[in-house]
Amino acid sequence: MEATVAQSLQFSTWIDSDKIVRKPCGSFQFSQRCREQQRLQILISSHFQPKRTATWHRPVQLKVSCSYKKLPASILESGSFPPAFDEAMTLKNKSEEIEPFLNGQCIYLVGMMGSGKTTVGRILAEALGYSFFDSDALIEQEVGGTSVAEMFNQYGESFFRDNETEVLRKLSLMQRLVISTGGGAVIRPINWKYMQRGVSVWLDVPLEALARRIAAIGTKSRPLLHQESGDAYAKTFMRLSTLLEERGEAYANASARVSVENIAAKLGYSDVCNLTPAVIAIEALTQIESFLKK
Ligand SMILES: Nc1ncnc2c1ncn2[C@@H]1O[C@H](COP(=O)(O)OP(=O)(O)O)[C@@H](O)[C@H]1O
Ligand SMILES: O=C(O)C1=C[C@@H](OP(=O)(O)O)[C@@H](O)[C@H](O)C1
Repeated sequence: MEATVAQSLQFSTWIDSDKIVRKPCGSFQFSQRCREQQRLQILISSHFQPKRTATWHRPVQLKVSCSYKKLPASILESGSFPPAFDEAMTLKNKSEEIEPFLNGQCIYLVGMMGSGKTTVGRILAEALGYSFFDSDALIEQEVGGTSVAEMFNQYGESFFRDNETEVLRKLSLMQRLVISTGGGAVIRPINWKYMQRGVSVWLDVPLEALARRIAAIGTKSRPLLHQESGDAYAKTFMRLSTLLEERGEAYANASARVSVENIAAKLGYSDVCNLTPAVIAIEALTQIESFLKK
């Protein structure tokens, strides 16, 4: 789902393509990537033809201004932050290190609802010079602008799942994308066949944190969690626990796992809520690197 919180870094805001103010592609030596992204947008538009509306969103170029010298890329591995830890610079260095090994493969973020797939995914995409897509948003486009919640209500979950599989199939034919998948994408084995054409990353977030986040933003856009009344946190927590049980080990099929509990422990935080999305993105890159270098 779409992130609503302002990210701590000056990274992408996805704005309506009609309103976009294009930045010069030369910044950050991304002109080559810019051209690739333009080609990609064209390719993607030809794959995803919405039946009613076409409102593709474009990324704004990553702008990192930093006067620091190159920081060690494995800060999280060492478990300590330098005093003036610059997340943006670390992300930049780490992504530059990893990008050639990715060889254009897409990155699929999987995880429960609210695990930060969209928030972290956008940061990863900007850092790698990839395009970002939210599979739920693509499904909505495929179904002529019907929202996920309306789809569940009007046509049922299996209709939504069929469209989800079709969107993942189309995405699997592409390159240089970071994709935030829906939390339930992991339950169909066929979806793994598509996601395994790229690198999948499981954002593993404890249920308490998920329930807190979702209770704070509301459940309207997440039909599997929606309830009209009652204590939002308690109900969301219960529902999420049931879903997680049903999904069993499905998330563990991912190529790499990012445990926010592990990151918090390494950094000496007692609460995973102290972790910024950028720190989680850095850990995702570290885990992707381990997977690629296996
Ligand atoms: N690291 C984080 N710390 C605190 N809140 C976060 C973090 N990552 C995401 N959020 C918030 O949690 C909510 C769900 O995030 P989102 O990225 O939409 O998750 P998903 O795409 O996995 O459903 C949003 O309100 C988002 O701002
Ligand atoms: O977990 C799930 O089954 C779902 C998660 C949602 O996506 P997010 O994980 O982005 O909220 C969305 O695909 C749909 O409501 C079903």
